[in-house]
Amino acid sequence: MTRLAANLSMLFTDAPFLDRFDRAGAAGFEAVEFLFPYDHTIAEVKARLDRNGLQLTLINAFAGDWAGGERGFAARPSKTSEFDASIAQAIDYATGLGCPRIHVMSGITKDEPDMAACETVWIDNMRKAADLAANAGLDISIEPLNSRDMPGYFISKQDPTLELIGRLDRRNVFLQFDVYHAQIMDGDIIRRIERLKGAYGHVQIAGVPDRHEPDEGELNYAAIFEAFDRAGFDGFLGCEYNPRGRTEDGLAWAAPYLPKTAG
Ligand SMILES: O=C(O)[C@@H](O)C(=O)CO
Ligand SMILES: [Mg+2]
Repeated sequence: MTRLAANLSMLFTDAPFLDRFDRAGAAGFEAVEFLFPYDHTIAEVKARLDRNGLQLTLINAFAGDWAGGERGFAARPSKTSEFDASIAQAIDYATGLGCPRIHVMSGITKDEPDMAACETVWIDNMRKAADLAANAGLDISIEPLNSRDMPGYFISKQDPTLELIGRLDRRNVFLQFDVYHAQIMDGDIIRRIERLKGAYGHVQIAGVPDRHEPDEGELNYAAIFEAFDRAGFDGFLGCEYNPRGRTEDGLAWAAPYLPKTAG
């Protein structure tokens, strides 16, 4: 069954962050995800989840100076103390907010002098994060990002990312299958959904190539939703797109999948 989560870092962004929870609840969502809740206390965020009856499916660990171009620390040898602090903080938030998984970003490595050192530190850092998360009953999510939007990011394709995840040898680490990034870098989406069954723990969606609502662009999302169903994926699909206009005005495609609005 297709279930949707609103990504509050991209949807309802005409409202302040905390008010986006109310907008998502009113629009019929039963779940949300977002990148960085850290400007707000756990209690503030929890109150908004609770008053709207929303589940939280995903947060990101702090990824550094976003406006300055930072995109995480895991593969950056000079940033291990920032990495450790970001994981401790993310585990506190995920635990306090009832969120089952944390997306840990790898970082921009194009200017790093030694790629072998990046890979080694990525493995060490991710194992450490996975073990801390496992002690808290949480999963770690790892997402390849397309190199058009995110040039120089450490991981951009699905299969090499899965190979790295395999080397971690940790049972609580999963691929974050963002269909938008995967279509740009890898393609063959339906077969990939079938083949990677069990390897992805979280899914995100958007139209391709413009990252607007899934009702436009080169992908047939009705068929993709069926493929995730057939593959037995029972998690939420994170709606991580830039709305063409006001978020609510572009939600007609989602209405059949939103239990609070579906007839
Ligand atoms: O796809 C994305 O952009 C996000 O899921 C993310 O976490 C980092 O940008
Ligand atoms: Mg994504």
